[in-house]
Amino acid sequence: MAHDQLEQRAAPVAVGGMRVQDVGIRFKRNRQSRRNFKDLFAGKDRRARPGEFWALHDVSFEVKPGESIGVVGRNGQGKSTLLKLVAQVMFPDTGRVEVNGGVAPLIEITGGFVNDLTVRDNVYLTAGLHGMPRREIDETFDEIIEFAGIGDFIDTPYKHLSSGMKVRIAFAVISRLEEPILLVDEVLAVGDKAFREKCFTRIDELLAGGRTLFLVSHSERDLLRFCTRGLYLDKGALVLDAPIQDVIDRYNADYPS
Ligand SMILES: Nc1ncnc2c1ncn2[C@@H]1O[C@H](COP(=O)(O)OP(=O)(O)OP(=O)(O)O)[C@@H](O)[C@H]1O
Repeated sequence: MAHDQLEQRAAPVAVGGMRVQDVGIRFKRNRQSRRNFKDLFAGKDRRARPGEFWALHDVSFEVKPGESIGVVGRNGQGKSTLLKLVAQVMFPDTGRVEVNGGVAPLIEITGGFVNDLTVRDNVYLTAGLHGMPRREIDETFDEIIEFAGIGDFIDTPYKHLSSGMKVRIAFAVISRLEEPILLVDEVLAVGDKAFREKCFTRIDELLAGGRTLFLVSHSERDLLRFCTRGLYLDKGALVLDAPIQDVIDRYNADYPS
């Protein structure tokens, strides 16, 4: 059957769900190697040009609303890139990513925060961009700051916060958003033990409320605590999509510590 016909037959993606189909993304190894004039007319082909490599290739999976998915793999295998595609801050070179519903992304330490703005302005900006009305931000502002435990730094430029404080305020805001999908990269590893526990309780609450979760982690304990399903990426390929315990077992068998 033709690809177009298959696409027409695919069921619509439910709110909080997604469909990732034959996705590939290609990066340059070396920023110096610019695309040449001929490349501009070459269109999207499936070959990596010299100096380029596929950070993800032929990745396909579907997610139902409310699933909690752990993304597993060694350093540099495409986990963060996959989350960026789901967050739609990056677009694939091949295939397509369909996400139904907003995404609250706690990916990379800045979490989309603007360095030169104060903590207060960042809270208003991020929450506002995700559709939270100003009145609601006013009402939740103190609670967000209290959760982050950074009351003395409200008017400090974000860039002057410590790494741990940046994660605290980013998590406090992102986890208050009403988006159906939550993405959590390894950033939480930066937080201290007490704060991590607070975050984990919040994630439990969000999951109980039916959120869809993607969690990138190297901690078996955290993966088993939150996730039912695992995606194992190796060399940019989705090697296994299975229950989380099976994915962890396979990863440990491939790369014993
Ligand atoms: N914007 C970019 N430009 C060029 N290469 C990139 C870019 N982003 C990521 N890469 C490369 O793509 C590959 C996959 O990176 P990614 O950050 O997705 O890996 P990861 O599995 O999340 O790794 P880690 O566990 O170390 O966080 C790596 O080789 C990385 O260097």
